[in-house]
Amino acid sequence: MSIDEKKLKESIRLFLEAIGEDPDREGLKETPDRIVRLWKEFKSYENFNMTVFEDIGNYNEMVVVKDIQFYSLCEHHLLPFFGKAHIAYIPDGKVCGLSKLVRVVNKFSYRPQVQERLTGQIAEFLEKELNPKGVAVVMEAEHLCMSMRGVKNPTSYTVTSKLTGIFMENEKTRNEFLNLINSHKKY
Ligand SMILES: Nc1nc2c(ncn2[C@@H]2O[C@H](COP(=O)(O)OP(=O)(O)OP(=O)(O)O)[C@@H](O)[C@H]2O)c(=O)[nH]1
Repeated sequence: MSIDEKKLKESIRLFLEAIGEDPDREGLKETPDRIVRLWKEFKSYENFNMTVFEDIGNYNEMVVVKDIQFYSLCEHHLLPFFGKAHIAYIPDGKVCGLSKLVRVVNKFSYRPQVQERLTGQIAEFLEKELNPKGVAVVMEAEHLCMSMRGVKNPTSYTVTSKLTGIFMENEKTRNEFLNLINSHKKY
C-alpha cells in the first residue's frame, strides 16, 4: 500500500497539537511534509530486483555478508531499533547479488517491526528467492524504547537468529557461520 499523504499530514498535525505543540510555529510547520517524505523513502525500500546469478562455477560453500547496518522501528513505541545483521546461505546452484542481501534487510526493516519477526522475514524471503541449502540470519540491535525511556538501559542489546536447512541440521556448518560472524577481522 502506498502512503496516504493527506491522512498522514493531518495525523501529524493532530499529534503535534495533542502533545501541546503549535503545528503552525516556524520549526514545525513543515514537519508533516517532512514526515511524508520520510515515509515515502521508507516505503521505497520495499521493492527492488533480486538479481541472481547461476554461473558460479562449482561454488557450493557458504556465502556470508556480515555487519550489515540496519535501522528499524519498534512497532510498540515507533522508536528506532538499530544494529547489525549477519546473513549467510549455502547456495544450491544460484547466488544473489551481494548488495541484494542488504536490500532484503532494508525491505523488511523500514516499517513498524519487532526484531524477531524481522529476522524471520529476511530468512524466509531468501529461502523463497534462492532455494539454498540453508539460510542463517543473526541480528543484534539496541532498542531506543529500552534506552531512552522505560527501563533506560542503553548497554543491553538484543540478539535474534533464524536458521534454516543445513544450518539447523549440521552443527559443523552452524559453528562455521558463528565463527565467521564472531571474528573481528575485516579482510
Ligand atoms: N554474488 C556476488 N555478487 C556480486 C559480486 N560482486 C558484485 N556483486 C553484486 O552484483 C549485483 C549486480 O546486481 P544488479 O541488480 O545487476 O546491479 P545494480 O542495480 O547496480 O545493483 P545494486 O548494487 O543493488 O544497486 C549487485 O548486487 C552486486 O552487489 C560477487 O563477487 N558475488
